[in-house]
Amino acid sequence: MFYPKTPFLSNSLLEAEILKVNSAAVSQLLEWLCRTPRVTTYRVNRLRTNVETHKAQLEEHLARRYPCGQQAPRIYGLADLPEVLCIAPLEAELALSVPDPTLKEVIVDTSCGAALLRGAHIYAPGVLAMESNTQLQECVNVYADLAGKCKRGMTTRYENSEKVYVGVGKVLMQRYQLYNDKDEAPTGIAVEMQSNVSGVPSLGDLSSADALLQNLPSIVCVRVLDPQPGERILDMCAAPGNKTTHIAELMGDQGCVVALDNSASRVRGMLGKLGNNYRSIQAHVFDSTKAVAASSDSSCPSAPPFPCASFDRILLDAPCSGLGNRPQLLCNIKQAKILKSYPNIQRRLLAQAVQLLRPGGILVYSTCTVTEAECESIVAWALRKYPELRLLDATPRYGGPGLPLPDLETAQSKLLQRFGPGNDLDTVGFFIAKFQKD
Ligand SMILES: C[S@@+](CC[C@H](N)C(=O)[O-])C[C@H]1O[C@@H](n2cnc3c(N)ncnc32)[C@H](O)[C@@H]1O
Repeated sequence: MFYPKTPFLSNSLLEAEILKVNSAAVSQLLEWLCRTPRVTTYRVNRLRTNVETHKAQLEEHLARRYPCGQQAPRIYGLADLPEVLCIAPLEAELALSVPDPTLKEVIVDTSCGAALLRGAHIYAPGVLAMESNTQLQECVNVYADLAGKCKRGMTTRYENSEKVYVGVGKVLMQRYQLYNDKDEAPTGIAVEMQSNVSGVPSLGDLSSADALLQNLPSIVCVRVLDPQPGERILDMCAAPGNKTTHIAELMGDQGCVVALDNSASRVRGMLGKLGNNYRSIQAHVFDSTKAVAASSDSSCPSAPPFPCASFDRILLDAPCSGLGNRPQLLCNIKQAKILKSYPNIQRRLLAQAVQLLRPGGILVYSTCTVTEAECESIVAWALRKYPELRLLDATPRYGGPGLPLPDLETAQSKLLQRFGPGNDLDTVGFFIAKFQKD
């Protein structure tokens, strides 16, 4: 079975940009990025429910999904992260990694294919092609179109040696429902996945107000920030708000969490999800590169821009190349200049964060990427430029240390937390640095 070994279709120019100093590690990293992290994690909102109750509800759901002696996946917690529930992968389903040649085929694009490998179902807009005469409830082989050559709505089988087999699904919508209505885009689940080759249980997204499907490093990141009740905290790049709500939950919803994002549509989406559930969160559409007020008026306004030293803790979960998202069957960044553009905005945001932090305050810088330039190099730059910053140990520790760089002492890179290949936990790629302002 064909499976990619790099998300860049061997675009060596881009591959060379990822790890310039630690270039010997790049091929292992690329192959790891293509593979699926096999554990599913939910963060329970302990303002609304307790973890044991939610675990019991999840177990009931799994017992319905895997009836009649089928082994339901195990649900377990993690030490130091009491809000987390993990769902283990299904070893038995790996046996299904060879497609049944008697089944018809459905084709999806590579980002949909990646979501399916992590347990999603296929929504109607995601079905690129379905062979004609496919019936409701029929089981189909699902493939991701790596070459990008499948024509939308094609009726015959899509023959291409680089299509990636993803798993088996059950058809819930037929071709006429998917492709015939030119005026209204179809909605809803079109193919319900039964199993996939990664072994991640195909459960769809079971997020609710009580628990959120969230990658483990994102949860660890807010634990590293360590928000306390009553504090004033800034989340500089907040939408869709997954870390913002975690901050508010750890503060017992007491204090103030200012959530900024420069995308109006993403802030609208975040406000919709927040509803009236969190008193402590105030969200604003705002460009955080301009978050420091020009005047030195010391009063603390409720809306940005803010005076210097206004916040006890700041999370800068920076816009980044997103290369840590796994599995990546095909990266959508095609040009080195795009990859190289991120450190500039990251440095500008960090410069604002340093000013907005009170002396003694805590700043966490994080990215969901794996490039040296957006991770360790930003830390080295910040330590050079702002002598008032010192690195603290980014604990609790679930990832490995940062990568070595010539301008970062070994003791400093050990304080960083990088989620990459070789860690005990198989997660998405992520990076966390924790600073204190002296
Ligand atoms: C990595 S995402 C944040 C994810 C979010 N922290 C979470 O966990 O749900 C980065 C966000 O930065 C926002 N962003 C990009 N440039 C920005 C800027 N200059 N000011 C504020 N937000 C910005 C993007 O709109 C995007 O929502």
